Amino acid sequence: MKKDTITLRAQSLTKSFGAKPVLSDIDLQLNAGEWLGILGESGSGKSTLLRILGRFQDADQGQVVFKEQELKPVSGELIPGHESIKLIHQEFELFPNQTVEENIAYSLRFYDAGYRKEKVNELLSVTGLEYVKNQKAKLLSGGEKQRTAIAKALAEQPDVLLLDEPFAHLDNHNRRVLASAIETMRRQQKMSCVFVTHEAADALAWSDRIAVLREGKIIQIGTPQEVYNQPIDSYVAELTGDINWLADEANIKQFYIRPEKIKPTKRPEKSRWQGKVEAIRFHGNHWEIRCINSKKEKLSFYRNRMDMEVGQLVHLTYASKDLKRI
Ligand SMILES: Nc1ncnc2c1ncn2[C@@H]1O[C@H](COP(=O)(O)OP(=O)(O)OP(=O)(O)O)[C@@H](O)[C@H]1O
Repeated sequence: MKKDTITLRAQSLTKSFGAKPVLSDIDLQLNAGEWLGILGESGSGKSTLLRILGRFQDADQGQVVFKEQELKPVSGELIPGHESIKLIHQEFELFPNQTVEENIAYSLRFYDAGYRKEKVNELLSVTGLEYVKNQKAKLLSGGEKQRTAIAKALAEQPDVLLLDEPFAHLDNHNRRVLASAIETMRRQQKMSCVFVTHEAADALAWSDRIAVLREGKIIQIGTPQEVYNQPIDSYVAELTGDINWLADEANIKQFYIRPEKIKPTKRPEKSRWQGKVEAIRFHGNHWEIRCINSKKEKLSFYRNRMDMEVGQLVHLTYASKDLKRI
């Protein structure tokens, strides 16, 4: 990879709060136009990492390099942050007594009035906020605040957008509105983004690459397909989707397999696992069939049509390559 395509780089970042280590030896690079998802459980250090990248907090050790320039420590500075790196906090930081429109327009205050109006209208439209454009920020719902904060940040056309749980307050409809707004901006502005989430589905859908953070350490980085299909361990496998645990005959070796890799067969001689259907759950676009065998081992698989019933005997099969050993 060419060196000049790297926008933001973190080298050996380490951070503790008191005696508690929160980030250990973090190395990351963000390429121009890339979307990097940081996936981790609550308390794994995601927000702390984002605050260090956004120059709101200093690491104890290590550097953050933006376009080949090392960022200076933020401590002692009057105004934290960086003009080309925009962090959207979970608290949003809007002007509470200004309207949505005024909040967005503030980011464009150095542009002429015509361009400002045009851009504000475009952002109100793509983020679906026209209906509340005259409402004061303090009166907005959590989801509206979140979308206003993102519109405000997008107006500044940062090189790097840092998003802390971007979809956290949103229902499905607004999640789609915001997703398509960001997608449009992403195409137009070739902006890079680091976003943190504990939702595997968001990380898988939105990232060019995912970094998995566990207890302050990055344990795997790869494309969504790599992280999902070749997780480095069972922790990453469980964090990124559903898995079933299986044991060998002697109950010594443990294996896991994704539910979508398991299929029922009508030919018992092909069966690798048999049991009874214990429960059926509807998930909208598929049914989850939960089974149990005589050893009380449980296994789930998916069906895209409802053709099973509770209590039914099922023969299941799967390819050996899909069985992962820990
Ligand atoms: N200023 C602080 N002082 C002391 N401890 C802190 C501070 N900020 C964060 N921590 C601790 O550091 C750890 C990591 O916090 P952080 O907010 O980075 O995690 P997170 O992965 O973003 O969690 P969540 O998904 O719940 O927001 C937590 O245990 C938290 O309590």
